[in-house]
Amino acid sequence: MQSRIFDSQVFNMACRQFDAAAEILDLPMDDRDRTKFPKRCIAVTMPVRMDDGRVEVFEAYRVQHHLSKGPTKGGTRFHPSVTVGEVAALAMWMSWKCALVGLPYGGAKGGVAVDPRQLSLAEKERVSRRYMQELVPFVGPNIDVMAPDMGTDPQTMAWMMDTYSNIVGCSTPAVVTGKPIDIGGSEGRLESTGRGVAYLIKRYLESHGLRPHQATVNIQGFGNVGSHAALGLLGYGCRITGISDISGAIFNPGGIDVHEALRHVEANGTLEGYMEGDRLTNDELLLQKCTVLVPAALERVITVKVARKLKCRFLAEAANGPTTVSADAVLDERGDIEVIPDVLCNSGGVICSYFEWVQDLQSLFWEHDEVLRKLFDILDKARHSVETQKERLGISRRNAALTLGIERVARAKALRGIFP
Ligand SMILES: NC(=O)C1=CN([C@@H]2O[C@H](COP(=O)(O)OP(=O)(O)OC[C@H]3O[C@@H](n4cnc5c(N)ncnc54)[C@H](O)[C@@H]3O)[C@@H](O)[C@H]2O)C=CC1
Ligand SMILES: O=C(O)CCC(=O)C(=O)O
Repeated sequence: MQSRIFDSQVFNMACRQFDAAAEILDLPMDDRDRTKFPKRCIAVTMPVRMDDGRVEVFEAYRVQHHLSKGPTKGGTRFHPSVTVGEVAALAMWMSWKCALVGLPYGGAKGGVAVDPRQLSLAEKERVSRRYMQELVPFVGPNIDVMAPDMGTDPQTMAWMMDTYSNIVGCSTPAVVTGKPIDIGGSEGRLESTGRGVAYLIKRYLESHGLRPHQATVNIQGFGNVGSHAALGLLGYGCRITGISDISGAIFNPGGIDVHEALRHVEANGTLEGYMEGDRLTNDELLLQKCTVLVPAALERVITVKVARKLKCRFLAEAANGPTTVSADAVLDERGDIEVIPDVLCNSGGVICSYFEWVQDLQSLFWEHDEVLRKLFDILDKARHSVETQKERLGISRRNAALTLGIERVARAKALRGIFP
């Protein structure tokens, strides 16, 4: 089957990854399209009253990739480049990620084509509430559970949860995760994606005979994931030599003062004007020598051209889909860079979201230490299964992670059969 709905570079990339994994698995032809293509796609246009009185209409989507292992789960992105194809690719990756780490979910993703930096707080609240209002018939604690992604945060989740709860008539915290702790959020969720990225990097450094304090790290994207990865790695003793955001990059081979940089971003919104080290472009930062390079912003930033020139020992994919399929082939051919693939590397966020959902459903809440201990346990198990699969089949780490996730989804579908 050829999709006419989702056709786009990023969706085609997710499909090519799937096709390669399906070949390795020798997945029966009858199971392939059924496992690959998203089950449902909701596209809406949302009128929103702006502060100046105008009504602006935004396009928004929610794609629910598969329904065979439980409710669907995944973040909601506010970004000007959001398209239905991008959202569908992100939903596919959520499916493989959840299956890889053993969560009882199908994948989903949502997005609004809007630049959140151009919205006032009140406008952002109206966009968030309107988005949830449009999606109420299609989501719920046992149907589809949203979470934050680029451009959204705990406050956005609070507005969405409140909107859903008001419409259905009872407080329903389990309809979204990544909420503030005061209204049913989980300890540890805010930092969980970045902490998980940092933890896996530490484990991979150690398994390659390196100690964290010997490692230098450059991070593209200094939002939720990038900044918490930086703090986690700093805590392990790594030296953060480069950080960047939409305004450009800061590079300091002596080590960046991450806390000071964070204070600057909290006060000013971006790294612009932060006076430390050298200013580089985002592209230049990717090519600086370091032990670990962490893309933590957009998809498809590691292109063939970049892959050929990378000077890192590890590529830790905190972002979803940062490496194109052709760039991946270059990295395979080079063989000198250890890739920690996105579906494993950034899985800490959805693992902690699962903990939040479980706690909300039971109204029984866990301590911070317990959350992190459980998170690291799951990451260790997933890492171990990926390494075993990689060795057993003699394939790349990405294909190892994808085949594990895809096989579990395909098996669930085969077991459930076709209704009617
Ligand atoms: N928030 C979460 O729990 C999870 C997020 N992710 C992925 O991590 C990545 C980052 O997400 P968040 O940190 O949540 O988003 P965020 O909105 O908190 O931060 C995004 C960062 O990327 C920067 N950025 C945006 N456009 C850029 C560009 N063109 N060049 C360089 N930097 C740019 C922004 O300035 C900001 O620093 C995304 O790929 C997301 O899908 C993955 C798993 C979970
Ligand atoms: O926490 C979640 O439910 C989803 C996080 C997410 O969007 C992702 O892993 O890409």
